Amino acid sequence: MNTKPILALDFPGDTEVVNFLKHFNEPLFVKIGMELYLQEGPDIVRKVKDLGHDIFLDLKLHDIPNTVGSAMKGLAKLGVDLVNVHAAGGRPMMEAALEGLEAGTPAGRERAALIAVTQLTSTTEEQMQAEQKIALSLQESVLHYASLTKQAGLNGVVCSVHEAKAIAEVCGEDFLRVTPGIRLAGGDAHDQKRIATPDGAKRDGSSLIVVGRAVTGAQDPVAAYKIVSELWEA
Ligand SMILES: O=C(O)c1cc(=O)[nH]c(=O)n1[C@@H]1O[C@H](COP(=O)(O)O)[C@@H](O)[C@H]1O
Repeated sequence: MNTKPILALDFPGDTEVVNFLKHFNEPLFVKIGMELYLQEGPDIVRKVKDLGHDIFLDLKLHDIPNTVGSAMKGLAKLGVDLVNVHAAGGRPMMEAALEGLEAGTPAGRERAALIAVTQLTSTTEEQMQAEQKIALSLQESVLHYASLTKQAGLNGVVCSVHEAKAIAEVCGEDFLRVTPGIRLAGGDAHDQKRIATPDGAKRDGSSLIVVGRAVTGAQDPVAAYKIVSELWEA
């Protein structure tokens, strides 16, 4: 799989996306999340794909197994490279997602990698324990969800850099650790709680990093992307 930093296209519509992408003259690995997808629908996926970029479609599906399986079957036809669900939806839901994705992938095309969100990078241990009533440490909860995800046959998880190494030890190096919450040193954390730098992510066992506002909110996004890439690939 492409290992470039995954650039989160968290924009309100396709005009902003096209304006943003035209500054980059190389194929990128980009993420289309719910903000953009819920406005533009599947057309935005086709449009970005036609520009030659790899796509992580981040819709974080979380519903009953039948609904998620059927939704994945439809999404498989879009030809994206990476998709996700919430591990909290449970093992039967994750298995249904995988079955749907396999059933919907057109013959001769590689199926998208499927990963599950463990604990969002905007969640702290205190919040998890108080609101979700999970009586574990955050690291234990993430590791539990990672193991469940592996048992369901998925390709990996979304987690923070802080848990990536432990997941690799438990689930194996080939099990993907996709880590958002990436910031350049001294950058604003915004709503993220478990953050790390691109070089920290590399050192601490991420397989792929997801970067949004550190690049999209920069004065010079192309220069910021270059810095992130160099730190990640060093
Ligand atoms: O699944 C995700 O991509 C995701 C999971 C998670 O735990 N935390 C998280 O921030 N994300 C996404 O990663 C991106 C991070 O954006 P920035 O905080 O702007 O870098 C956003 O598009 C989030 O939706």
